[in-house]
Amino acid sequence: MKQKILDIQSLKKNYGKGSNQTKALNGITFQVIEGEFLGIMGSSGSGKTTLLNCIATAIHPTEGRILLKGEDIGRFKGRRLADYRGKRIGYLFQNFELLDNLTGRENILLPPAIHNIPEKEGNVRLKVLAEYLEIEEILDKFPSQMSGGQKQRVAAARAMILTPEIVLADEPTGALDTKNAKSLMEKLSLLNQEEQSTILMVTHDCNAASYCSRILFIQDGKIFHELRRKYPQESQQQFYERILMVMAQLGGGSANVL
Ligand SMILES: Nc1ncnc2c1ncn2[C@@H]1O[C@H](COP(=O)(O)OP(=O)(O)OP(=O)(O)O)[C@@H](O)[C@H]1O
Repeated sequence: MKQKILDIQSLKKNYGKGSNQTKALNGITFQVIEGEFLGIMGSSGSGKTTLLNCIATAIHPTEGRILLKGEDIGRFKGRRLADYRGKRIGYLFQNFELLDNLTGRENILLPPAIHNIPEKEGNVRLKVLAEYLEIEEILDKFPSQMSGGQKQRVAAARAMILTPEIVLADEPTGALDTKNAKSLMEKLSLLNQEEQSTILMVTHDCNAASYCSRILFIQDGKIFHELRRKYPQESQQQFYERILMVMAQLGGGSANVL
C-alpha cells in the first residue's frame, strides 16, 4: 500500500483584517500519495500560490494543518525546519532561480554541498538526473549560456538532487515556449514514473496538467472539482480535453489558457 506523503487538513488562510480581509484558502483538504503527480489548477486569485507557500512554510496558515508523513510541519523548528525546507521538499520555480555565477553542475550540486552530503554521493545522483533530464552537455555552461528550457531542466535536477519526499513545482512551464514546456513535462513525467518521485504542480497550462495523474481545481480558496486520469484506457489527449472542459466551467482567469 502506498504511503500518504502530504495530508492537508482543513487549511485556511486569511490575508488582512475586518472588511479588508481576503479568504485566500477557505477550508482545503486533500492528500498526496507517494509517487503521485498531482496538479493544482484554478483561475487567477483562486489561492494556488497561497497553498504552495503554506506547504513550503513561507507563510503560516490561519487554520488547519499540513502533515508530511504524519508529522505536523507547523511544529517544525530549528534543524527540523531547515531539513524540511532544504532536504525533504524540492522546489521548482517558474523563473528557474539559478545562480548566474555558477555553472549548471555547480547549481545542481549546491544543495548537497550546503547539507554536507559527500561529493561522491552528489555526483552519482547528478549523473542519473542529468541523463533523465538530458542536460549532460550543458552542465559546464553558465545560466546565461543556456536556453530557458535548459535552465528549467537544470533547475529540475537541483530540485531533485537530494531525492526530496515531494517536489513542489510552481508554474514550471510558465516561462517556456510550447516545445520546451512539452520537453520539460515529458522529463518530469518520466522521473515520476521511473523513480516514483512525488510531484505537486501548480499550473495554468492545460497541456502541462495533462501529464498529471490527478488534478484538483481550486476556486475561491476551495476545492471545486477533481479529475483523475483513467489508466490505461484514457489517452493524454482525452485527459487534456476533460481538463479544458473543467477550466471552461471555471471561467474568469481561465479564458486566457483556453
Ligand atoms: N500577501 C497578500 N496580502 C493580501 N492578499 C493577498 C496576498 N497574497 C495573495 N492575496 C490574495 O489572496 C487571493 C489568492 O491569491 P493567490 O496568489 O494564492 O492566488 P493564485 O491562484 O496563485 O493566483 P495567480 O494564478 O494569479 O498566481 C487573491 O485574492 C490575492 O489577491
